Amino acid sequence: MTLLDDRNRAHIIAQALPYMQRYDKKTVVVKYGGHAMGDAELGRAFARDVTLMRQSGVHPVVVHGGGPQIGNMLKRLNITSEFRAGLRVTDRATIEIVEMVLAGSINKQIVQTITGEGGRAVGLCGKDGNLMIAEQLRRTMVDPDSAIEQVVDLGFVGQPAEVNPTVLKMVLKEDLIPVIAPVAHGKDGNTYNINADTFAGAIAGALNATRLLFLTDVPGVLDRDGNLIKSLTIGEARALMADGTISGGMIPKVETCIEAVEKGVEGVVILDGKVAHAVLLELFTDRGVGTLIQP
Ligand SMILES: Nc1ncnc2c1ncn2[C@@H]1O[C@H](COP(=O)(O)OP(=O)(O)O)[C@@H](O)[C@H]1O
Ligand SMILES: CC(=O)N[C@@H](CCC(=O)OP(=O)(O)O)C(=O)O
Repeated sequence: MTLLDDRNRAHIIAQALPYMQRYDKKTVVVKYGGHAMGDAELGRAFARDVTLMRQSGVHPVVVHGGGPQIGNMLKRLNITSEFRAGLRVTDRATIEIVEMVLAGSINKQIVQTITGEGGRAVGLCGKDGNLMIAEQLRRTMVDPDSAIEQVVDLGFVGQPAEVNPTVLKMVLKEDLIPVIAPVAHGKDGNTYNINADTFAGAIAGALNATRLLFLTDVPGVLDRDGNLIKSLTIGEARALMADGTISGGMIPKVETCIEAVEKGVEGVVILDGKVAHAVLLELFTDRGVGTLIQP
């Protein structure tokens, strides 16, 4: 380590101060996507970022996904799975696996990794403390052949009906880091699989979060040529969904961003979770990364 390296490090730490002050005691919801989770080293870097955020006075709330991990488990069990408009069609057998993978193994793995970095994390899902009540998602689509609008049956796919953030506020007050799996029950007694992006947006709205960050496996929203779009207005984002530039798993992400911006969440960003310390770079440095969605 040379003196120059030390000076650079000191400079970077000093640069973070105004950002730490800006986000002091503010809530930042981080959606940690299943595609960003693959690598153990990156997982530790993420856990370290979240721990550092908490240490510096920010209130991070982690909402995680796990789509690829659910897919792997379903494959091992020979259960076929299909996506429509970025959402997994979820039958009775699938919802059991979804809950097991999300609220069981992935949730506890993230809690363990944050704990390993010296943070104090608590794992929750929508069912805990009635945090979220879900209802069945009713989605309609226009059939391309008949041009008639039809209801798409997605099974036990839910959408947030109510968010009761009391349990989350208690956890945050105790300086703990909540890590939340996107599974919730409905008033009908069923368990629902909620897209993790949608879930994160509802939590950010209920907590009046200052920022909502989506960590995924691409640098942000890409144009038709694969180039990063650094910022998008709500109107531009809607146009890109309508013309098919934004498709698949990016649809629920962008829809959630639009809703969050409309509800007044200040900084909604989609960024590459495969870049080590993506959260710190976004939050605590001058280098904005990813796609910022604006009013
Ligand atoms: N315009 C676009 N820009 C970037 N990614 C897109 C776009 N349209 C579709 N995608 C797809 O969306 C994926 C991210 O969504 P998803 O797979 O659900 O990730 P996550 O697990 O992080 O939620 C990308 O890997 C990419 O394949
Ligand atoms: C309804 C629906 O599609 N639910 C998702 C929940 C997990 C998720 O959203 O994970 P990512 O963030 O990694 O995509 C699923 O079953 O895959």
